[in-house]
Amino acid sequence: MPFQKEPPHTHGSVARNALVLVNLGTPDAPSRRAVRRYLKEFLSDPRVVEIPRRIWWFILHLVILPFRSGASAAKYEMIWTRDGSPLRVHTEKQAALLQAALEERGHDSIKVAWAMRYGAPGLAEVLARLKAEGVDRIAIMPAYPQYSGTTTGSIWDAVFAHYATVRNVPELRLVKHYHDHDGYIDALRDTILEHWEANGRGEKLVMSFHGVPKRTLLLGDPYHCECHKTARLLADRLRLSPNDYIVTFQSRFGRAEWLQPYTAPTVAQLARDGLRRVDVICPGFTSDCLETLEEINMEVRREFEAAGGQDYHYIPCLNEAPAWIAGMAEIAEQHLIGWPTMMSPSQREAERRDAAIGGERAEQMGAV
Ligand SMILES: C=CC1=C(C)c2cc3[nH]c(cc4nc(cc5[nH]c(cc1n2)c(C)c5CCC(=O)O)C(CCC(=O)O)=C4C)c(C)c3C=C
Ligand SMILES: [Fe+2]
Ligand SMILES: [Fe+2]
Repeated sequence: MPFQKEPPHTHGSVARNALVLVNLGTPDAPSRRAVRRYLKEFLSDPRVVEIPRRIWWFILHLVILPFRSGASAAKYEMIWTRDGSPLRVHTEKQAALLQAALEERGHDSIKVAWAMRYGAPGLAEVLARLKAEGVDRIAIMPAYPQYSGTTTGSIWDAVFAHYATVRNVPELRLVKHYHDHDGYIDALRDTILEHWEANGRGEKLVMSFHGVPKRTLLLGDPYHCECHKTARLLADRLRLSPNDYIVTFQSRFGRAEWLQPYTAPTVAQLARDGLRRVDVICPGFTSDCLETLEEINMEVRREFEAAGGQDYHYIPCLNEAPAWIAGMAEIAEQHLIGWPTMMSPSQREAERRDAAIGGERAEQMGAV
């Protein structure tokens, strides 16, 4: 198999470690065409839809893409910002803030990049760019706190597929999950407490996670368990009793059964049971996106109100909350242990000398 051309052996850059924050991806524009392109890539991933490929190809191309692209584009239009898709805007900001937080903690030779599993900037493009910059140790940190084969597993597939085309593969570390990490749970707790301080507190806290087909749980996907562990730890940290909160699953896709209870009917039932106010948070999403801003903050709100509910509070995702940036830095630090991410001035000087000598030597030997 032909491998990609290796970049010149420069030894040049000081930042030879990188951490790549990877999120799901989002369309380039809230247009039918861009959404179709994005959904096609996303829903063609066999990790995401586990239906025999030939059968799925017909359903995807003859039913889903023609009918869903326009409807989804209209939803994206409602949440689109001047800077683009919220998911992309938050991911980019988080990466910049994480870079600053790591530098503040003394990690001056770690470069923080960001990439998307589907759409742009793609993982392959970002990993190739880092290689060209001389990075030879890479930690991959998904934006998903809970592991699922459908999300984190798929990121690993893309990373391995990319490096299958590379001759000189960098050292790799994979952050599998952080559903129970204090930095994450405490950031969620702070967000909720701040919301309650400013707005008072609802009768029930709904913790809504993105769903997956129930079949994946039966086949061994730990996602359901990890969502419940996050919820239990968060409830403990907030001193909630079991009656004060409920875990639900949203964004069901297709006709098969997904993880239950489903968010929308559960919230509507709470209203019918006489609850006047609910607070809803989506702890599995670290950035606000279509699934939180449109589905939870608009659609589910409408259902709650239609069922007689009075007061619906959506609590935003962690986004750029300082406690979350600090939490991410802690998670990153724990995965970077053993890598030389801090340099003394003399090490920095030695690195520069080595780079200069190495560059000359590579030129003499005609290295590409
Ligand atoms: C088809 C099956 C799907 C599975 C399984 C799935 C798992 C899953 N997804 C997220 C996070 C996000 N999903 C988002 C959007 C989205 N998800 C699906 C389908 C599945 N997700 C679709 C078809 C869409 C597109 C939107 C639509 O047309 O309705 C998003 C938002 C993206 C954005 O641009 O804002 C996120 C984030 C997780 C965490 C997960 C499993 C654990
Ligand atoms: Fe999804
Ligand atoms: Fe949705």
